[in-house]
Amino acid sequence: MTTGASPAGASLTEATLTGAVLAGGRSTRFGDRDKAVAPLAGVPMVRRVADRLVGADDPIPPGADRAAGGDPVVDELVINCRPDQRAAIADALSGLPVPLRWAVDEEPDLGPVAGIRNACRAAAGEYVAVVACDMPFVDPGFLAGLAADAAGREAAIPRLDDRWLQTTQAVYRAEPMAAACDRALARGDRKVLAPIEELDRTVVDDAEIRERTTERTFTNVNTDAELAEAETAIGEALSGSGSGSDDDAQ
Ligand SMILES: Nc1nc2c(ncn2[C@@H]2O[C@H](COP(=O)(O)OP(=O)(O)OP(=O)(O)O)[C@@H](O)[C@H]2O)c(=O)[nH]1
Repeated sequence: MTTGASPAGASLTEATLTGAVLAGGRSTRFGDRDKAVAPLAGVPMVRRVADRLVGADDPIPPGADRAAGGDPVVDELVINCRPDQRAAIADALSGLPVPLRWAVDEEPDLGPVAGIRNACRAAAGEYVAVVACDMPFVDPGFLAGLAADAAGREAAIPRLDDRWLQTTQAVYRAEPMAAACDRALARGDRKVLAPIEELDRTVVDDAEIRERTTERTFTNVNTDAELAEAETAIGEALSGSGSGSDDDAQ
């Protein structure tokens, strides 16, 4: 494992970065709906994630953890999902300003390791910025920083509270990560930490995360109650009735 600045001479341009949205889970805590396409304040969750990656305009006002609509941080998007999800997700993502590729799980329910592997295999970019479909407040500027950290290495992974590696909001070098996922799955190991252990990686620690963004970027929506909380936060941000702090939803 390595930490700190990118190795001398290494650089990562936007042209080499694929955005990958993971949506192949079963959303069991969400009831009988697929959270990927569940509307959050009127916008399907997967669309909110995609819009942030591609710099699309967003009616929600910008804040400390949110870049306004602007340059895409990725050149293309890969969507990982099961075959039965594809039509609804494609509908939710129509009209995106970057090319869309599909990484459809041939074998569903193998867990996020398989989803990340399939997304890495489908990616045109050398590096892949992986984001779960249920992280609607992902900060694109933070992802761009992770991509810079990953340059010349095989992964850049944030660790919030110095405990939790945020493996579903991280940047991986596509080829070695896919190969490491293959090996983990062949061993029957479905934990995302398993392939990561094999990579030359940098970990972005809690203090660094908080200098760059807020923990809002990692908020994920697993339940109806969490959806309601996210809707409330968005409503407050839109009406200007939030606290105005970095923790406002954007
Ligand atoms: N391809 C694929 N992705 C998965 C699988 N399980 C989870 N994921 C993805 O991994 C990310 C984190 O998973 P969870 O938050 O647990 O989502 P989930 O499994 O849909 O939700 P629960 O069933 O409520 O745990 C999400 O982006 C999921 O879509 C899987 O079996 N295959």
